[in-house]
Amino acid sequence: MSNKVWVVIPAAGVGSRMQSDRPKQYLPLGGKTVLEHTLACFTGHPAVAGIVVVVSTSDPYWPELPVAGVSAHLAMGGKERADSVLNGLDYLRNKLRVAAETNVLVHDAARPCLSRHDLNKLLAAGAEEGAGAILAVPVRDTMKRAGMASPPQISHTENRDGLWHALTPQMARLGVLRKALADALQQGVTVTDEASALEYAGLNPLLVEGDARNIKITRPADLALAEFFLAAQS
Ligand SMILES: Nc1ccn([C@@H]2O[C@H](COP(=O)(O)OP(=O)(O)OP(=O)(O)O)[C@@H](O)[C@H]2O)c(=O)n1
Ligand SMILES: C[C@](O)(CO)[C@H](O)COP(=O)(O)O
Repeated sequence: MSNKVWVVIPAAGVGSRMQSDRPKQYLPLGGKTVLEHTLACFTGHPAVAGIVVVVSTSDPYWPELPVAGVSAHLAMGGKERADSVLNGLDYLRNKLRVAAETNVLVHDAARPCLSRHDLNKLLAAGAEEGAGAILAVPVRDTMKRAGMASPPQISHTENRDGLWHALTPQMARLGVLRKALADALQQGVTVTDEASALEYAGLNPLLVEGDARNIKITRPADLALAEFFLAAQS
């Protein structure tokens, strides 16, 4: 069986926090779209068997991209990110007949600044890890818990020892992740990343320290930051 991994790129969000005229994955960045930069993180990598991009059923932008139909398979998104990811995993298993033991990486379309170094670091650490593995960054700021008042006021300071920011890619065996995600969603568990579902299944994925510049483009100011980080990579 091939040791190559499959990549699922959830790209079906509307990007409401970006307050832009189109979903943030299709905003211009360094001469192409955010999504094209994200795909380029994986295209041509020797350890990558293939890519599934998960887009909204009403996405008019994907067919206009030069990479459409060239670099990736297409699956349809769902209401929440977790639903889109599960649709991508189902596509791998049911349409492409990818073996359940195959490792998959799930990476946000909105994270175009993933470095080849961090991708290789995650692949190496997670290859044989049955519980999965994620890129993450230790928290550096003091963390405050807000009270219920408005405007918000500090309730107390959270102990930041052992606190990490979860990034993506997040890596796990296709069969393990697909079942964990399906079970968690069926039970109404809040799943904001793949590791949440794996934890619900009783697993403790590896934390692989990554680069804080692997930001998720979420708010308007993030685009210029991503442009700066990408320029520094080239
Ligand atoms: N139903 C959804 C929601 C999100 N995503 C994807 O999941 C990634 C991370 O989600 P987020 O940053 O929250 O994107 P949006 O949901 O688009 O942003 P917002 O919450 O501001 O609307 C993005 O690449 C987004 O396209 C998805 O595939 N399907
Ligand atoms: C998956 C993720 O990027 C890890 O930090 C994050 O949970 C996505 O959250 P969002 O609210 O869907 O952007």
